[in-house]
Amino acid sequence: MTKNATAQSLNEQFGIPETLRFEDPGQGMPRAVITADAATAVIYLHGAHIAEYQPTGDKPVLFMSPKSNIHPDKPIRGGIPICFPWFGPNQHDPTAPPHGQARLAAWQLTQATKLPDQRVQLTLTRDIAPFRLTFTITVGQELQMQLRTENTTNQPAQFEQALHTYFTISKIHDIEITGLAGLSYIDKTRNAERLTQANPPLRFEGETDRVYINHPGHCTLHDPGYKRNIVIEKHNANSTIVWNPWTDKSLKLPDLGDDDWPGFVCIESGNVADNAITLAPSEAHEMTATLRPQPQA
Ligand SMILES: O=P(O)(O)OC[C@H]1O[C@@H](O)[C@H](O)[C@@H](O)[C@@H]1O
Repeated sequence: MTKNATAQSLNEQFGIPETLRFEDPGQGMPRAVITADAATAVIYLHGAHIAEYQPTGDKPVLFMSPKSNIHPDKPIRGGIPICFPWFGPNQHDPTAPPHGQARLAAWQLTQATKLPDQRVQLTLTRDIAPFRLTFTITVGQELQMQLRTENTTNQPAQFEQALHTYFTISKIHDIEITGLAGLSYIDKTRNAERLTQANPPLRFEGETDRVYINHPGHCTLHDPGYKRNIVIEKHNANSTIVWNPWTDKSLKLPDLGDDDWPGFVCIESGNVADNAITLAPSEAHEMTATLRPQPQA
């Protein structure tokens, strides 16, 4: 598959009747439209970006900004951008794109399968020197993601990574997140001050931009308005990032509506800051994250 795959060539090579088709909403940015028994999903090859995921009979899980750019040179605002090989601004080059090149790159689809249990699985790859990335997405009652990173050189190489998941929520003031109590975090709204979260659960009263480090465990988003919990289970991911821009920051983001911020929260699984990964020559690392929506009891 070439980098310039079209919706037509993708349909010819990977289409699965009534289950997987490809379309191009414009700008030469083909996307996969998945209709599995248990869920639907939309995935752009640009950035290997999951834009939509909705279990059958449930509300959408992901927020997508109606003002998002859909352009080969721009990141998509919403869904699940992949941050790689750095997180946030580049430490050495302020002109480098924030959150790295992976979300700006054209990925290649290498495999699309309907599994015996009816889930649908796509695999996308992309080289971002010195790394080879392989992203495997499995769409069913849960959304499973695995990001494999291989060091293709004969030198050690370091990276950061995050699956920057935008969850759609009923209202930011009403949700809470459990699973983060007692953890250290870097507060990016306070000059990267290091603090400890004392009181479980996390609730939101203003701009929130926290990098929880040394958190190999899971966390849960509780949304009473949507009567839904979403368990975020991860492996080989020692950081959790929580972000909501609130009012003033939203005004500075042209690809986000001024009034969209109460309707989403980002809970990101990754390895950033103290948890950056160094790979030996030819070594590989696999991070997985699973989003598991559940009705509230
Ligand atoms: O606007 P971007 O580059 O998509 O980043 C959005 C946010 O992403 C979060 O992950 C960061 O912690 C925030 O600092 C950042 O503002």
